[in-house]
Amino acid sequence: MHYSSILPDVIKVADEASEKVLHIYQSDFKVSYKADDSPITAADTAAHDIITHGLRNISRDIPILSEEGKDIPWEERKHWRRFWLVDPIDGTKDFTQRTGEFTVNIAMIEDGEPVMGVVIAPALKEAYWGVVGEGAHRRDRTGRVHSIRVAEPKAVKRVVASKNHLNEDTRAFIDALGEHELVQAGSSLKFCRIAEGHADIYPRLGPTCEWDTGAAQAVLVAAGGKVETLDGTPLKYGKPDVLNPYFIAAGSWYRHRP
Ligand SMILES: Nc1ncnc2c1ncn2[C@@H]1O[C@H](COP(=O)(O)O)[C@@H](OP(=O)(O)O)[C@H]1O
Ligand SMILES: [Mg+2]
Repeated sequence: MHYSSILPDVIKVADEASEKVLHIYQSDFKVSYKADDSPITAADTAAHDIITHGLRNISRDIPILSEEGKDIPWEERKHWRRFWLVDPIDGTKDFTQRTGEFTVNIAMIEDGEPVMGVVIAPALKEAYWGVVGEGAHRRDRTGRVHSIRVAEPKAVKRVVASKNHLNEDTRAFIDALGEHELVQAGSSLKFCRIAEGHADIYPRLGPTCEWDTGAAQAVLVAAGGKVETLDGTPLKYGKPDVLNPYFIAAGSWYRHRP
């Protein structure tokens, strides 16, 4: 499949969802809590509906796995060679805390790897997209689009980490890097900061699900970076359990030393 040819349509779907999300963000929205205690708002479900409708128009027969969709058993998912992976809003906590650092995420997964991804931060008016093997782009708040690439390795590493999930393991990993600077970013924007060369490494020694990482991993890999688990292999998708193992996202300079 030539992903570059459908990318503009996928960006259009993500833009439509972002517009709706921003509208709700600027209103007096209510916050509810899911069974796992994570927050959810009308924006999550509205974005899910827009995205699933839009993606079905692009490709009627490619299945969709979305954080806000119904649970699809492994018995069914194991037959998927290709699927859309969607997080209608990543960083719902950032949304409810009104930090602006939340994103709309759409990825295409093929044979366990993210091959195309679109990440939009509606409140920041920033967008990122990438097709693996064909490069990555950023659209700034003025609408200008330019190509992005990871930075050359630096002596003092710029570490990007989650302010909501900066646990002990992550702190120990960061300390072991030696002299470093901390760059704060919420949601999947952490990968995008590396992809555009504004940060060098994102250690995630804590839980995430496949939909939190797929789109931004595609952007980062398309920009020359990598996302590896602690055994040094690329983070894979379409796993029986949608929970990801711990991972490190970085530029290509990174080599994991267990
Ligand atoms: N215990 C847990 N299990 C699974 N995923 C978790 C988790 N704790 C946090 N996450 C994921 O981490 C994401 C937020 O990460 P960050 O703090 O880096 O912004 C959340 O995304 P959502 O906001 O889409 O629910 C959530 O999916
Ligand atoms: Mg998420």
